Amino acid sequence: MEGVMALMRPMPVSPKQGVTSPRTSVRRSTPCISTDFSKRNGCLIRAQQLDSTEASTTVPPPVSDSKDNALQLKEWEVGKLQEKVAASQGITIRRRPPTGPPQHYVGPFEFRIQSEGNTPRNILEEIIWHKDVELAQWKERKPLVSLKKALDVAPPTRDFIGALRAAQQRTGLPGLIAEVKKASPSRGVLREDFNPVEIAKAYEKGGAACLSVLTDEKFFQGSYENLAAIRDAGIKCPLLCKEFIVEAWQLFYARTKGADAVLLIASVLTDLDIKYMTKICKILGLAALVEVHTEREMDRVLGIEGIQLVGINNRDLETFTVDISNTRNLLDARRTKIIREKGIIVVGESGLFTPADIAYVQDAGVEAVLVGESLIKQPDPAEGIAKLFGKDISI
Ligand SMILES: O=P(O)(O)OC[C@@H](O)[C@@H](O)c1c[nH]c2ccccc12
Repeated sequence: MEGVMALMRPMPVSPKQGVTSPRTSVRRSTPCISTDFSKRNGCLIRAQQLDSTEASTTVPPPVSDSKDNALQLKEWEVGKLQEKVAASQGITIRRRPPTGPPQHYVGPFEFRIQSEGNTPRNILEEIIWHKDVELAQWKERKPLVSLKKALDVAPPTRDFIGALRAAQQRTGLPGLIAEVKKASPSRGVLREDFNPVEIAKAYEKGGAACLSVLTDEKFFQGSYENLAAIRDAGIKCPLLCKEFIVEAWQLFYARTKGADAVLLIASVLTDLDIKYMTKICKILGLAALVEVHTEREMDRVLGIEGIQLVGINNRDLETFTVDISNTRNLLDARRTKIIREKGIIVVGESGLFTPADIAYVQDAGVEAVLVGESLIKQPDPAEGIAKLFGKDISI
């Protein structure tokens, strides 16, 4: 029998500190076939023999009379139901590894579960799985109650959508969301001498309506410090927190760091997630940019009440291929009619490098554009904006 030894505990200690959520324990115990409990540091630890053939996503956690296991079983069932709902909406990205995170930390030990199901299928899934682990740590450090207190002293929100509309009316060109982006998994480091505040100032000077600030550290070398520093530097452009949002906690956190808008990615979030999160955004005064890449995602999002801002990503986040004709394909006559009726602003995202690219997506119907690479690579990002639009849009 092929198998690996695994050490787990129902209430695990996270990589850096403290106790993680019971949900984490569900997935850690899912693949068990035999258990051997022992007590250590006040926590239950189980040595488990994992048979890779048993590590299927359809195997529930072992049933026992203990309260812990009953709760785990319930949570496992809820997780399965959520997966079914997501699948019925065409969402293939799994929120977390089916049999637990790839790295398990138990006291001084660290081991890797050898199960095929624990290998992410693509880069977006890898990012999402990592975000899940990251979030468990952040939430321990800053529980929601403490964020709510921080909201009282957060700087007020500015009108993100209003700024895009005003810029478009002023220039007759799509309003620009210029992205403060040091690196990406597909392109590597885009700019070595990366000073986020200086770049943000240059973007504002060059006529950007709004700014997008990457906050993901591991894959984009961004940070919330960058977001807060740009906000604190007195930049007037409203700020989009460019993050992989999977939990409402992140909306509150973004707001405490000075965000005026957040990104919600439809290939990761179910309709219910999007509805729930846009409601919270409204309460917090945040604009929500809901990002789609496929026709199906576009139709899902157009069917949700209250969406004001839809981004069409020309980059497939699963393969990283970029094709700006995606914007045109998704904006057919039927969808354009719905968009007009609902007063939605469409943002063309990614892969825009020349005035011809801007004209192409404007012609397809976008009223705003989100641009990173082509601006960040310019020695002077303000001049980069003029080059991208074929004219000075700062006046
Ligand atoms: O650098 P580009 O090709 O101009 O792309 C900018 C922006 O659209 C891209 O960074 C982006 C769009 N959606 C995302 C979601 C997550 C991270 C990044 C993104």
